[in-house]
Amino acid sequence: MSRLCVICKEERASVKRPKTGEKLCRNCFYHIFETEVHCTITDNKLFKSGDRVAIAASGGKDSTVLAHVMKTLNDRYDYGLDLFLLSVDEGITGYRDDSLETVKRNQQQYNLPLKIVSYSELYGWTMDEIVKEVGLKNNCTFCGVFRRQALDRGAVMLNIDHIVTGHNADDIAETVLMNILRGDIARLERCTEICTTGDGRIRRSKPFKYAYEKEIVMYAYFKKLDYFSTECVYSPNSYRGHARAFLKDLEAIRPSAIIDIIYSGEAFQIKQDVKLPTQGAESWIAERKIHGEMPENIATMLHFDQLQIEEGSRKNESDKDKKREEGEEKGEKNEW
Ligand SMILES: Nc1ncnc2c1ncn2[C@@H]1O[C@H](COP(=O)(O)OP(=O)(O)OP(=O)(O)O)[C@@H](O)[C@H]1O
Repeated sequence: MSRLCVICKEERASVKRPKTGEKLCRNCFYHIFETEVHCTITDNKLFKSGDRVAIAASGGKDSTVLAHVMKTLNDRYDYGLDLFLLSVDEGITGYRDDSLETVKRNQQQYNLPLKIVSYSELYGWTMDEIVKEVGLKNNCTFCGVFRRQALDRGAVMLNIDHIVTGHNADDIAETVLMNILRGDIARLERCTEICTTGDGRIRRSKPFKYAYEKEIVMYAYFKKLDYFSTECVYSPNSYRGHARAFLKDLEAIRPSAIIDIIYSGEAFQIKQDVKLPTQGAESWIAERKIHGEMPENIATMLHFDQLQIEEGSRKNESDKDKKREEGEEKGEKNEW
């Protein structure tokens, strides 16, 4: 006789939960997955009713599931959020052009407004052109800095309060491991934070901080979500690849290793007398210029961009302060 789901004890169990090994029916798996994300959101008070929230949508599995789950929870628990899809077109032929087609279909499927910002429109460059100019060395890091700023720029255009990304528990545990292996104390301290306020003061958070990648894939697969699953055509970050392989080995032996590494990362405290390297995009740009890895015009653009984001965001902040005061007068203070 087949085994029953350990939660409802009625349906036949058809899923073994990667995080806990529990045998569940599909509906209970969906429900527990969504409820854990809901608890992450409410325990950390990520949102307030009325927030304009942009889901950073790449068309990949994580952000597609994130869009689906954010919409589901917003409706189910009446968070009162205005949801948007925000995508960055890095200009990578054969990769991003295809994944953006998926995001456009998601826009229809989830009925959410979509904004696409592109490197070519914001910077006058595409990643294809940058790789031609500076090669494949460090191109992922370049792209990451550009993308972060592009998301901030798009968020300013939409008057967004909060950006959510699809970073999951595996991504965070990997980052903790990488920072330990590199002795990168400054990043180690920050990398487990669920919510940060970027240079432009727009909040940025990771509702999937405790969601396992395997469960995200399972959720997408069983729900038949429409997502794009090809790797970037430019070389992946190989050091992260080693940390990922190590983490997968640990997970195979003991699935709780992923959450345990995150907990360890959260518990680190940096001693007062530890010297931290200078942080932020500007020092990163300055370093690259010294080493001749970044053409002067790209560095200048990034710097200008930073200033514009701060300026745009300051304007948004003062508009929002006004709205917040009005809202508070009306008693609208729900926090999620
Ligand atoms: N081009 C993009 N436009 C908008 N958001 C992006 C883009 N690329 C990445 N992101 C955001 O950053 C998160 C982490 O990106 P990463 O490149 O590590 O991809 P990933 O782990 O494969 O995620 P996904 O499966 O969503 O692509 C994504 O989940 C998404 O929220």
